[in-house]
Amino acid sequence: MKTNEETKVVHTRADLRAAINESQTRKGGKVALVMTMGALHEGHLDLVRRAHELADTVVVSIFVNPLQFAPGEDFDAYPRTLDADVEKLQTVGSQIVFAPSAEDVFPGGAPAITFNPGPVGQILEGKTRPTHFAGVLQIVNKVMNLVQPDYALFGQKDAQQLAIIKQMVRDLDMQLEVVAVPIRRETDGLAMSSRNQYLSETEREQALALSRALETGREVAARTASAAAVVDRVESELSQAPGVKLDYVALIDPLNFTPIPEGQRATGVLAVAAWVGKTRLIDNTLVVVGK
Ligand SMILES: Nc1ncnc2c1ncn2[C@@H]1O[C@H](COP(=O)(O)OP(=O)(O)OP(=O)(O)O)[C@@H](O)[C@H]1O
Ligand SMILES: CC(C)(CO)[C@@H](O)C(=O)[O-]
Ligand code: BAL
Repeated sequence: MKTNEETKVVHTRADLRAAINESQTRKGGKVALVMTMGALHEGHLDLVRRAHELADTVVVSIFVNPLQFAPGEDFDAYPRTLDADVEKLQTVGSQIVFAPSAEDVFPGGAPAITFNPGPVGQILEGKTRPTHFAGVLQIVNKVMNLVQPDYALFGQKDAQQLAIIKQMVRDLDMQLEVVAVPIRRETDGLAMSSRNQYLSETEREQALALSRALETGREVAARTASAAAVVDRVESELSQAPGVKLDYVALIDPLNFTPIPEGQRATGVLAVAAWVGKTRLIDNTLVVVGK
């Protein structure tokens, strides 16, 4: 176990439990969990700041989970920057950082008991990444069981992940509260993401098409009661954006990800995914369709 001033970095399940017990004995109170894959940015730090508002002990996990990457995706290339991450975390408070190896989390390799993310897991992100959400639920369950938090915080940027995790917590009566944290953006509107690091200067400029198209979608939504018209307009804008290869545009109910009703006033998540060069980015915003 390595103590780095205030933030304690642990690498094994046993050291994690010891650190949580020690913190609980000293401070009592609630425990909050923020799960990440590292390469931390201000979006992640917002989750950690919110966790400190809710709880006395904050655990941040940093683990690039192999089970949520399909062959050919960017598991090997994904940035691993533990020392820099710990430095950033120290600026927002004192937390327990759990940075395990794959062997420690999944001794013996991929587990035999697996998760089915249900119908929401099959569409949008789940259509393009068919094994993704099962892998996410596997690690989310594992780390929730290890930490036993009162709160687990997730970003609204991964809106579909958030909806599926909320459903799992409801369906399995897991004894914790899932807390959603708003999307943190760069000043020009690009949603912060660890994968933004992959973008060249030109691609970084081209990537702005996503947040701009969402803004167009919000404007169109204020003028029409047709969800289809909003989606068409955003699709058309992104299909013409230089350097952008569109995956999907969807306007769905934030809780169950079913399409919002056509021709009525309704609030939905307008979600997009696209490749900019080789980098796959996602973004979304809440929109109110109809006046
Ligand atoms: N810009 C953001 N604003 C708010 N929360 C975010 C943001 N980016 C990531 N998060 C949240 O942080 C948590 C960890 O996400 P992750 O480590 O995958 O970061 P990421 O930046 O989304 O990386 P990736 O490029 O892999 O999508 C998730 O709950 C995610 O929704
Ligand atoms: C929740 C998570 C940390 C599980 O690996 C990951 O899917 C992410 O970073 O959003
Ligand atoms: N934030 C989602 C993690 C992933 O794309 O694998």
